[in-house]
Amino acid sequence: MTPAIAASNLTYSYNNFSPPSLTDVNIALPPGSRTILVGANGAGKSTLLQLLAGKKLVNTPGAELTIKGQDVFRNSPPGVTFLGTEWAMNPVVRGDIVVSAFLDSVGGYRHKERRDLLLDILDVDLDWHMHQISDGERRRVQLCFGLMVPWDVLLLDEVTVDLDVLVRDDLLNFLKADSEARGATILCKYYALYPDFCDLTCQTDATHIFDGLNNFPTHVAHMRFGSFVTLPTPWTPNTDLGISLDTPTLYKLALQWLKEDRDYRRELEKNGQQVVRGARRNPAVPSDSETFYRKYDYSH
Ligand SMILES: Nc1ncnc2c1ncn2[C@@H]1O[C@H](COP(=O)(O)OP(=O)(O)OP(=O)(O)O)[C@@H](O)[C@H]1O
Repeated sequence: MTPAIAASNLTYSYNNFSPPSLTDVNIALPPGSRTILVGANGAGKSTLLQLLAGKKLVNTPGAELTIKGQDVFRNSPPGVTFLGTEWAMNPVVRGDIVVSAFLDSVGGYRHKERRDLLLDILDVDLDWHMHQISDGERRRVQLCFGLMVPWDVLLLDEVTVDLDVLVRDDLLNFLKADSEARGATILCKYYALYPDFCDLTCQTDATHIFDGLNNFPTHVAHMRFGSFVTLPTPWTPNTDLGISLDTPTLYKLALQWLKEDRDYRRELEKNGQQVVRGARRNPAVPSDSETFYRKYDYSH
C-alpha cells in the first residue's frame, strides 16, 4: 500500500553554516493514521511538517518526500492541508473584516455542512470582527477555514496551542472521527501545555470522562536533534515502548522522552560535544556585560 506520508534519506539544513535540522529521516505513515511527534524544542518537528507541506525545497541528493506517492514540492498532491501559526500574523486576517464575510470570501458556501459543524465545535461568533478578537478566537476562525475543506492529509503545526481546553477536546474528537470516517491521515506536534484529561480525572486507570489527547493518536514518534529516536509506532495505552509506566498516558510518555532528551544533551555537554546551556557560573570569569559596564560603576 502506498504510504500516505513518506520521507526517505531526508537531510535538511536551513543554511550552509549550521548543522542539519533533519538528518537521514526515513518514515512511512499509513493512510488513516494519526501520528503525534514528540520531541524537545528544536528537535526538527516543525521543519519536517513544513517540508511535507512543500513550503521549502529539499535539495539533498537522494532525499525523497512524498504524500500519497507524489513529490510534495515538484508535483504537489491535492488534498493536503497545512495549518501553522504564521497565518495569524498575516495583516489580511487582522483587518476589519467580519468573520461571516471572511468565510464567504474563502468559499465557505461550498462546504456548508462541515463549515457549520466546525462553527459549532469551535464556538465561533459569525459577527466577530477579525481585528477585534483574541489570538485564541482568531485561531478558531483559522481552524474553521482550514478544516472545512475535506482533506486527505492534515499537517498541524502548533495550532491547537492557544485553544481553551474544552474547545481543544471537542476539536480533537472531531478530527479523530473525521479521520476514521474518511480514512484521512494526520501528522501533528505534541504540546504538553496541560496533562491529558486522563491524568486530571483519574489517577489509577484509563477510564475517564473526556477522551483528551490520550485516545487521539494511532501512532507516536520521538524526535531528537533532527532524527527519529522512536519511529512512528502504533500507540495504545498498553503499547510496550520499552518504558515502564504504571498508567501509561501520552503525557507521561512525552515527559519521559523529554527527560531522556535532556539527559542525553547534558551528557554531550559534559563531553564537550554540545554548547552548555543555562547560566554561566564561574565567578573567576566576569560576564561580558560585567566587563563592559564596570567602567561606569560609581565605585571605580
Ligand atoms: N529559519 C531558520 N533558520 C535556521 N535554523 C532554523 C530555522 N528554523 C529552525 N531552525 C533550526 O532548526 C532546528 C529545528 O527547528 P524546528 O523549528 O523544526 O524544531 P521544533 O522541534 O519544531 O521545535 P519547537 O518545539 O520549539 O517548535 C533548530 O535547531 C532550529 O534552531
